[in-house]
Amino acid sequence: MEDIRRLQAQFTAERDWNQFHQPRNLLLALVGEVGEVAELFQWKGEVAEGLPGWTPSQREALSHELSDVLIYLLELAEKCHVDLPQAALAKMELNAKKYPAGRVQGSAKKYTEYSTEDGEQGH
Ligand SMILES: Nc1ccn([C@H]2C[C@H](O)[C@@H](COP(=O)(O)OP(=O)(O)OP(=O)(O)O)O2)c(=O)n1
Repeated sequence: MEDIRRLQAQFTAERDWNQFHQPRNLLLALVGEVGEVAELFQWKGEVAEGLPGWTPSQREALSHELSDVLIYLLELAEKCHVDLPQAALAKMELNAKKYPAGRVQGSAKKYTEYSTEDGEQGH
């Protein structure tokens, strides 16, 4: 992630594109790329892990669009002064506390749906 962040900062600076890469523009670019990912899944119905039946060119297109999402996400975080690699690790620790494996085993309910009888710690 550090390499991607550094290389994208270099790419942007070399083109004098920081003038366009303000947080809101980056957010819009990110959402646009998420839309391009969605377009690849559009009308296909449920898709199993590993994308069986997808052609090599569809797989390549997906890898490109997912990369665009990641690149814009990292740059957006940087321009918002969020250290995303560090923040994501900290957030994963919070997630693990919010969803203790023993308590939520096999259930996809949101934490707000667990009742006090389930041992909710209050929200
Ligand atoms: N002003 C820009 C334009 C592009 N990029 C970089 C980041 C993305 O990784 C990629 C996005 O390029 P495009 O806008 O050309 O989008 P696509 O590559 O998805 O092309 P297309 O929309 O034709 O699928 O290029 C950027 O940083 N800043």
